[in-house]
Amino acid sequence: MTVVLSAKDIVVDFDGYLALDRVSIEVAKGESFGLVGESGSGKSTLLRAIAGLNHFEEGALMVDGRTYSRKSRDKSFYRDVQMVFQDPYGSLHPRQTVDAILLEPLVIHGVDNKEARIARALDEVGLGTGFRFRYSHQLSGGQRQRIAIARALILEPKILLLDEPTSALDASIQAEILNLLEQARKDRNLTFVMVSHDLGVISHMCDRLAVMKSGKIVESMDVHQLETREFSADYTRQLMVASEGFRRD
Ligand SMILES: Nc1ncnc2c1ncn2[C@@H]1O[C@H](COP(=O)(O)OP(=O)(O)OP(=O)(O)O)[C@@H](O)[C@H]1O
Repeated sequence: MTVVLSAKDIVVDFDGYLALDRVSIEVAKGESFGLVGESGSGKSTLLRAIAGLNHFEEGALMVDGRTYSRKSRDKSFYRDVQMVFQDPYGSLHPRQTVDAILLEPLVIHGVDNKEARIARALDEVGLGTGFRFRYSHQLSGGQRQRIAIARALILEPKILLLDEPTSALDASIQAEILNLLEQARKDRNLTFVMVSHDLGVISHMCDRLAVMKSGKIVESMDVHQLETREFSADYTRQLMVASEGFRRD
């Protein structure tokens, strides 16, 4: 497999609290990798450490052949790695138009063909250019999350870090957003790292997953093993029972 993202022995310490204790993952190009675990187990901290939103004390991060340490990131990193957050209300400025939201990353990275890129991004997320001059406070939660995804895709990244991207949305909208993400991954050969507390979502979206507990990975498996319940840790079994979205046969 061609590894596009490797996080090795990552340690994150918040003032003496060990939030990540030597966590390692390797993700192949084009793969969708899931992170599951109880609340507080460190899933978001791992995504944020990869994204450069958290420092990490120890460990090595490799993205598409480049090595990054602690919080050092170059401009190409911020183009190649994009994050979509859980809360589409908090992640978009309410007084900005959709146009301004999508223009900002293009200006920061000095990208040309701005008009065409904005139009393409809006089409890709199923909204169209009619939404271009609306304010984000005029949009529904699902529409906002589509804009957040368009903003992430507009720089043509290689990796999307998805932190519970649908858990703040109505069940009917969740499936639409997941399908949209899946289509974008196929069309662009994107790589996903996705956090979800819903094992049904992970099973639908991911190829492999890691199970986290207390800042450590306790089990890694492919999605087939999840579906056939071939896991070794009792903790994974408990998570499965607790996950409302997981279909039992
Ligand atoms: N900035 C911070 N300062 C101090 N502690 C933090 C900080 N961010 C996270 N933590 C702590 O680190 C631990 C891991 O948090 P994290 O948000 O990664 O968990 P999670 O698995 O994503 O949980 P959830 O599913 O509830 O989002 C928690 O105990 C949390 O309180």
